[in-house]
Amino acid sequence: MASTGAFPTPLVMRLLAASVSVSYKAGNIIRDILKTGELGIIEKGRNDLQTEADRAAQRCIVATLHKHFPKVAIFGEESLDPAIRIPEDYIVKDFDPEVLSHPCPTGYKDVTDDQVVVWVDPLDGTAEFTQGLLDHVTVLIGVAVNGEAKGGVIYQPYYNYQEGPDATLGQCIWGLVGLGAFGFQPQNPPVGKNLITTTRSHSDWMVTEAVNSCEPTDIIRVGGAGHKVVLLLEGKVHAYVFASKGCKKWDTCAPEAVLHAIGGHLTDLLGKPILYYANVQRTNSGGVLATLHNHQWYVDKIPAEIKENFISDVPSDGMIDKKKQLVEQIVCFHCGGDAGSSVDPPEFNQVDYSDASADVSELSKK
Ligand SMILES: Nc1ncnc2c1ncn2[C@@H]1O[C@H](COP(=O)(O)O)[C@@H](O)[C@H]1OP(=O)(O)O
Ligand SMILES: [Mg+2]
Ligand SMILES: [Mg+2]
Ligand SMILES: [Mg+2]
Repeated sequence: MASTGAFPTPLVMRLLAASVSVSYKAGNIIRDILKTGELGIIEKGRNDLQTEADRAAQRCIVATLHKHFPKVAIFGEESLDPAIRIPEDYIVKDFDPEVLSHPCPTGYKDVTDDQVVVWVDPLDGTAEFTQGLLDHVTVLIGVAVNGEAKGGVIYQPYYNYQEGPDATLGQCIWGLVGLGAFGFQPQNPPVGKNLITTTRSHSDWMVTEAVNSCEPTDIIRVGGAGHKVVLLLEGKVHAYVFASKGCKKWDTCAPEAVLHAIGGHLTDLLGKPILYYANVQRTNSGGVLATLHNHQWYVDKIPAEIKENFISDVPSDGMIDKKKQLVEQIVCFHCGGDAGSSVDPPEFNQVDYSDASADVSELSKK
């Protein structure tokens, strides 16, 4: 693995490099499962599906990152059966050399395991995946540092699929606040229009009302939080407005980091930051608002009657509960179970790594 001369490569850069590499593998797993035609759909709740592709991709990503970074807290969307063995080839040993070729921004050089939380959405846009709207699907791996979304990987497994059966599929976008974003062509949205994207599968009157209050010239209803932020990155829309509590931390962490890395913003509908500490509530109870430019204009356009239905992660006095910052306070399977508390959040997914015997112990050393 590359390192900066006599100094070891900082944790954040290694995490991003491993995340980029494993996102390619997760994309392969998703494509392979779709080809079998056996999606193994489970209904988790109302309008909330899980497929074998979601499950397998999460196993691959979480097992790989845990193997390399055993002391980092990792949260995946799916609750998985711990009895299911993880195939050895799901553990990706590579660290993307392109990521490692970049210098680590000064602010991350001393970041330690306990300051980092990784949020994994193994397959964002599941509803659309089951309906064959494949370009709406992304794999999202977000790296939060001290509760803020800082690094992100957005992998599009079906990028290029319109080009026919011989096309090479997939695009990996990644970014780090303070360094930039890579793997795509940044574009500004068209002048003289106000294109707004929102959900196509989780809509209600408030979602629609919030979009309408932002004076759209066109409304683009597509699936996936990752996909909608990609539309922002590529200049295809001006804003992503979602007046709903349906998105969770794993939906927004990676997209927020990548968008922020090129100067955009992703906040709740009140314009307040979304927090990503280990113990924060999983739901984005403040809704989602993302833009590349003019963020406050959109915040101001959302009517007070809509805003009052949403609750920011940041309390009105601005004081963040310090306990939320402490990764050590959770029982942490990924920390070897030595974290010393009684609460195991339900979303903290335990997986069996016992078959994942690839020797990557050298790589996890600092
Ligand atoms: N009501 C909801 N229930 C479950 N997941 C939701 C809900 N609303 C949004 N999401 C998640 O946020 C993503 C973006 O929302 P939308 O596609 O509706 O714009 C969805 O793809 C889904 O992620 P996932 O597909 O990973 O379960
Ligand atoms: Mg889901
Ligand atoms: Mg999602
Ligand atoms: Mg998902």
